[in-house]
Amino acid sequence: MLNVNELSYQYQPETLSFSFNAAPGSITAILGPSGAGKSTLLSLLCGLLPPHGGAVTFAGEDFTQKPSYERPLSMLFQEHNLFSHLSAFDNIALGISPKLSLTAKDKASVKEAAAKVGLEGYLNRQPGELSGGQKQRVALARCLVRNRPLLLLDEPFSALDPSLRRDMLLEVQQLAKTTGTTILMVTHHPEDAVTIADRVLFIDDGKVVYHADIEELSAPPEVIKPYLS
Ligand SMILES: Nc1ncnc2c1ncn2[C@@H]1O[C@H](COP(=O)(O)OP(=O)(O)OP(=O)(O)O)[C@@H](O)[C@H]1O
Repeated sequence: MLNVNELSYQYQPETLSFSFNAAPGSITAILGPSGAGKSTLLSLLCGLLPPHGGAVTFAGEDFTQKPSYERPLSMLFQEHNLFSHLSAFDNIALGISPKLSLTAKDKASVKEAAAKVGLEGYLNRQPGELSGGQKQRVALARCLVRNRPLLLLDEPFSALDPSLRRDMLLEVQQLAKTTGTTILMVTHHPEDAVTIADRVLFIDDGKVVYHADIEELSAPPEVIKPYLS
């Protein structure tokens, strides 16, 4: 279980503070207007911003003060996920070994992850030789090989065409189902939430305003209607 308890950050004069839970293997879509605090929440969880208060635990372990690399998670951003001087293969392999010292088994894992995201034929290319969608698939493959129990996604597929976006979402769903990875996904598209999420977290004005089962989106309560239009 991921437990986020009054995890807070202050941008003068605003204070943002978040509390919610996410069950193991669940997918939570995070929705909310621009400036609501969605990216700040993910930055606090992955250790890019130091919280001013509160706590976050995963499977009972508190990682509020841990450095990013010791947290039980992977993070996929909207862009700038790759090193431009490294091949797609090496960019994926960094998820296993930051020094790129790989065993034969590690190399096989890289190829397996690349195959899952449909990139077998592109492993020798550098990011500059890949399309936006292919770059995001490389970044997702790196998350797959890292094999961490928590995956944070910050609108990673927004720039992809609808059919590719759906394929990537289904790959993420498969990951949650087969490995029990707990997934939080920021998105501006309620339909992405409906495609794969179990729960929806609505954020506005620096706090959680509603936490619902995905089924509730088919007959949304008044409080969340403004966020769905
Ligand atoms: N570096 C910063 N300095 C001051 N205020 C900031 C900074 N970064 C974000 N904010 C403010 O914090 C609030 C939350 O921003 P955040 O980027 O988390 O929102 P968001 O929900 O991810 O927005 P979007 O959907 O537009 O990406 C906003 O009011 C924003 O102006």
